[in-house]
Amino acid sequence: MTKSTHIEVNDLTMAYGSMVVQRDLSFAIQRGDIFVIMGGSGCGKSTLMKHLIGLNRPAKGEVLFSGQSLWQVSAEQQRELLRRFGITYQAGALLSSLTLGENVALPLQQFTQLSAAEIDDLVRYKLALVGLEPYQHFMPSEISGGMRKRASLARAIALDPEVLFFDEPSAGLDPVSARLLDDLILELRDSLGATVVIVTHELASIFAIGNNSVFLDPETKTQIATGAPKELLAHCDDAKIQRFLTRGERTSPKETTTP
Ligand SMILES: Nc1ncnc2c1ncn2[C@@H]1O[C@H](COP(=O)(O)OP(=O)(O)OP(=O)(O)O)[C@@H](O)[C@H]1O
Repeated sequence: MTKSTHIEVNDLTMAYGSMVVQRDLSFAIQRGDIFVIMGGSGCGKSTLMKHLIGLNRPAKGEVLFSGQSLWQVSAEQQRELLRRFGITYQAGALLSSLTLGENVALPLQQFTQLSAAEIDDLVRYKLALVGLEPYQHFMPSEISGGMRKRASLARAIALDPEVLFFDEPSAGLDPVSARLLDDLILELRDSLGATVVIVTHELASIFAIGNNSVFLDPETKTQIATGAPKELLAHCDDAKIQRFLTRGERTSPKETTTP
């Protein structure tokens, strides 16, 4: 697949009132990327995610999707752009009074004109993609935390999104379930042809699936690197990046010997 820019962040400043969270952010996310938003606690990762999904308005600068700003289009065009996003939040956020199947059906009922039978087929298909077809009629309280995360993923992909956003997808999962979730994210990226944006602290996930990233620094309040996490580990000589990517073991890239 040839790469083309899907999401572009230009000179973005993010603030709550007069409190600036991050400034001068500029980076590009390519179609098909698994893009990781990295940085220590409180640096503004979730805030950046909120700017990318159009929940927060930039204090300065812009976020462009396929060249369009969510804030410079009509309400109708904005709805159309937002429909192309699939979002899963930390807690999964399934509606507890509905079965898994009903949860996945919701966006299809809200945003499409499909018949009940067509929706039922799609619900079963989406649940099958995340390995949960047998659980269509279970309530969220009747399945495990990992299964709930997969179910919310099935709901996020109900409308075949172009971009999938995840805030801490593996929080609270054991390492094996976290690894399975990483595999699932890769599979879905490939089957949907989607771009994926993830906020995560999990180094294993960052290196296993991330091919592009931005690192936000809470002290200088701006990005200090962008690029493939493995490349940053191998070549970036910023001490904060090395500490973050090695859990504090290194402050400079390791000398590598060429075979
Ligand atoms: N709605 C809000 N109103 C005011 N300040 C906020 C709001 N949300 C976050 N903040 C502040 O903005 C800063 C960045 O918060 P944010 O949640 O984006 O960081 P984070 O990197 O995602 O943190 P963590 O890794 O701990 O989840 C923090 O100082 C936080 O207190």
